[in-house]
Amino acid sequence: MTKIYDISQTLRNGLPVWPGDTAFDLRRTWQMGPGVPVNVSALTLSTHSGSHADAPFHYDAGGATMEAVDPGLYLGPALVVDARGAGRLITADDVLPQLQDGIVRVLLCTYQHAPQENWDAQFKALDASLIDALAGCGIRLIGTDTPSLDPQDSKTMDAHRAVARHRMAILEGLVLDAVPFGIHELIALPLKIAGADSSPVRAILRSL
Ligand SMILES: N[C@@H](CC(=O)c1ccccc1NC=O)C(=O)O
Ligand SMILES: [Zn+2]
Ligand SMILES: [Zn+2]
Repeated sequence: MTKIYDISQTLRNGLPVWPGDTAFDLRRTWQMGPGVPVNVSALTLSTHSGSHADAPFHYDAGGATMEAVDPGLYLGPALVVDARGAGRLITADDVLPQLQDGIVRVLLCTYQHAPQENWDAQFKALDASLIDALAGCGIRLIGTDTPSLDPQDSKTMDAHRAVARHRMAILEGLVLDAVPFGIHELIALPLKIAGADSSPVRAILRSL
């Protein structure tokens, strides 16, 4: 039996967002009732809400925006790695021993329980040399259960810049609590939004 793991945060009013960023707001614009046959809503949200894919344009002024990113990057076998024992900067030593041959997508689990009710400013980030090492091993997509690859106070975005150099793809804000470590099929397509620096995704892992 194939097992499906929903690794997405629930988008909802009150969702914790990056400090200072736009709050998530779903507002009913038509309410079903006499003479109104349907419910319809309007959404206001940051492109980096919940589980999302960063487009290169987020961290590279000349980078591609979301509609131009190859959707195939977000579909296919992915290795879920245990990074819970790492320090504030996850290094190659934490991850490389767990890599497996032929894998091009790696998802880092840094939390026992990813916080979904509150914002954790102390989340684990990735050392840029880890990105270089993963690229050297053929990795094309890096996912994490934290809000960013770089620390919240970073102004240099070293990990994102390393990703840009290697033309890799990024998923952030995943929920990997319930997923066994190992290889599963990833399905996490970003919306085809012209000009967007990022998009929310419905991220799923399916047992292989
Ligand atoms: N780099 C973060 C997001 C980020 O930096 C951010 C997201 C929303 C509003 C402001 C942000 N950064 C401001 O310096 C990310 O990778 O999603
Ligand atoms: Zn992001
Ligand atoms: Zn990012």
